Amino acid sequence: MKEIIIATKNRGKMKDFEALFTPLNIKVTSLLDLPEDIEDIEETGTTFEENAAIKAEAICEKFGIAVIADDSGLEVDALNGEPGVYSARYAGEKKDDQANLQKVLAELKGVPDHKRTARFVCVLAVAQPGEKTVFKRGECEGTIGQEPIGENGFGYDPIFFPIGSDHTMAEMSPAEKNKISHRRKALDQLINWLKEQ
Ligand SMILES: O=c1nc[nH]c2c1ncn2[C@H]1C[C@H](O)[C@@H](COP(=O)(O)OP(=O)(O)OP(=O)(O)O)O1
Ligand SMILES: [Mg+2]
Repeated sequence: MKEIIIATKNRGKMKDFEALFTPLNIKVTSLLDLPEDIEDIEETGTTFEENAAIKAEAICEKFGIAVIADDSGLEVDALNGEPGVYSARYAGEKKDDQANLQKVLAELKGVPDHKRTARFVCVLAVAQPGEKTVFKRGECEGTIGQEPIGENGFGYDPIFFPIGSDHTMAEMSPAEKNKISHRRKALDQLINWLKEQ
C-alpha cells in the first residue's frame, strides 16, 4: 500500500479522494490527518492552476515529499464564470457551503433553466522536490437547479445537475458521483501520467 499526501483541509474532497484511491490500494492523508497543525495556505491566485500550485508547493517544501493539491470550483455561465476560483468564499471568508449555494441561487433568480448552464472544474497539481509542478484538469458540465436537493456530497452538489441526469450530485451515491465528476476526470489523467513515469 502506497501513501499520498493531499494538501487539503476539505473533508468533502477527502471523502471523494478516499473512494477514488481505494481501488488503487493507495492510502490518502490530508492536512487534517497530520499530527501537527498546518496553517491555512492563502490562495492568492486568479486561476485554479495557480492556487493548486500554491497549495501543493507549500506542503511539498515543508515536508520534502511529493504532494497533490486540488483546487476546484463551480463556473456558472450566466454569472460570467463566477464563483470560479472564489467558490469556497463566495458568500464570505467563513467558507459556508449553505451560504455559498444560496448566493448562487439568489444571483440566478429569474434566470430560466436553459440559461443555467455551469460546470465543476478540478485542477490537480503534483509538486515533487526538485521537479516542475504538473497539472491535470477535469471538468463536469451541468445545470444549476432552482433549490437545493439531496443530502450527499458537499459544497455545491445539492444545486448541480450533471448533464443528462435528473438527480443532483447530492442525490447520487459516492460511487455514482465518482464515475462522472470533475475530480474523477482530473485524477484519471493524473493516474495515466503517473503510469508513464
Ligand atoms: O465535487 C464538488 N462538489 C461540490 N462542490 C465542490 C466540489 N468540488 C469543489 N467544490 C466547491 C466547494 C468549494 O466551495 C470550492 C473548492 O474550493 P477550494 O479552495 O478548492 O477548496 P477548499 O478551500 O474547500 O479546501 P482546500 O483548499 O483546503 O483544498 O468548490
Ligand atoms: Mg481553498
